[in-house]
Amino acid sequence: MQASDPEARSPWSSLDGVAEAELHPPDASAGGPAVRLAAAGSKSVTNRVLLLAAMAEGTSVVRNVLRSDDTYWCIDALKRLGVPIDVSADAVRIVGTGGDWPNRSGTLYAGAAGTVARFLPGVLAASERGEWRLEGSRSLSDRPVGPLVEALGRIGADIRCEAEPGRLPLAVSAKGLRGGRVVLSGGLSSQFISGVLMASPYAAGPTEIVVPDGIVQHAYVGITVDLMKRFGVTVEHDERYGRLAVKPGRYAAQDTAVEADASTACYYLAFAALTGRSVRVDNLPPETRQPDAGFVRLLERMGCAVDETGGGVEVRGPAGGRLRGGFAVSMKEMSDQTMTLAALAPFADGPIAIGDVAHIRGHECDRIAATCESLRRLGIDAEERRDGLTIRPGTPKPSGALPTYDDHRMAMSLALIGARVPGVRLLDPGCVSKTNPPFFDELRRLGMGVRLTPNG
Ligand SMILES: O=C(O)C1=C[C@@H](OP(=O)(O)O)[C@@H](O)[C@H](O)C1
Ligand SMILES: C=C(OP(=O)(O)O)C(=O)O
Repeated sequence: MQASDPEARSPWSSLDGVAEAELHPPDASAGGPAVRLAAAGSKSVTNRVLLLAAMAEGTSVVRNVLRSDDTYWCIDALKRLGVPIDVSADAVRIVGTGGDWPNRSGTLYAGAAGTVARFLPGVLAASERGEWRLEGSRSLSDRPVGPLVEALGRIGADIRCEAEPGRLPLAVSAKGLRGGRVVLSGGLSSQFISGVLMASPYAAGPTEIVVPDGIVQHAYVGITVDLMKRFGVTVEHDERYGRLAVKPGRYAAQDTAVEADASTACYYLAFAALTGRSVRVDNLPPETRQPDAGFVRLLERMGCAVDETGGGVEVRGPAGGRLRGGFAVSMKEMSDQTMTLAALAPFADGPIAIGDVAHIRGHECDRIAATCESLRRLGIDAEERRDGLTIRPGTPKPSGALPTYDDHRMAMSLALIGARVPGVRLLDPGCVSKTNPPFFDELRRLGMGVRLTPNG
């Protein structure tokens, strides 16, 4: 089981020194107007924009930047590279250095952020000179980077896995990229493709990426392509990103705002589903490309009413939180919500079989195994398969504090069970800070009881 890694908690984390959270359902009766919330900025958009702005020519101003561990470590890495960055209450101002980093050597730290580990190596290798070491947290050092390192090598990068093949830490010896054709599997992580893409305009010649096998969560590649375009670089591609082509170019500084994080919004909308209440996330643009926005379709299928008018998303759960089950679903395209669905599933009226998510065994923890283990600890029947799990209806019975596997989404999903069952206890609740430090405050705003126990 993944032990937590205190070093990866940043100054933007919350719940420092909190050992345990105990959760209780809201006591006021359901009904009444929707509770309205705003989700913080998207992790995926924040870290892409920060890196593109740092590589750009000119000064970018970025508003609604997410303040969480993952984005803190991205900013920290850029500062260690000597990029002038000013973080103020309402914006982050970045003076782009055109892909040449003022500090030509040093150690960079990615925390537990997959986005930093998979996007930074290409960005570093694309510069003309420099020697850096890229390290990550304990959990990040267990996650794969091999296909990315190999693909970047094909277009001229000199990157070495220092300890174990295919794992952090990496040693990057920058001497520019030449471009060329690379064949890269999309079966393990979409982030490898995004990582090659973001660096490729800075190669000497055109770069072509061929993905022969389909991409898990292909929408994240779409987010990368869109943001590169916003920063002035066009990517040619087919509809499912089986082939992508980038010509040499330069990013141009932008004044831009980060959209709300759809993955974060899902926890609050799932709370509505479980409690028969109504929750409105005011700032989630219905036209977003973030795949987790599609989770509301699943909530609809389970009996929720969904309203996407007025620039936000509102979900009302069915009376008494009686959700519909009895279906099988592929979560390949929005696999970060696998655990959220698993938290709803015991309260459905039939089994729910989740498939096509073998790749989430390589996320912050082995999320298939961890979810089955956690549900079973609560007395719920969860059957584990290689690429998914099946959950049967039941009443969760908390009988001890649950591990959270140093995984923000395990913690946030398990906490939701506390919206229906009193006394769900979570160890190391602070792991939510990877993407969502105010999570437990928001649960309180939704009416849940949250009791925090300090260490010792
Ligand atoms: O590119 C991104 O911002 C992300 C891609 C996805 O990862 P994988 O493609 O590795 O599954 C997703 O799970 C992660 O939370 C964010
Ligand atoms: C898989 C996730 O994160 P990362 O960006 O570290 O890959 C996640 O947020 O669920």
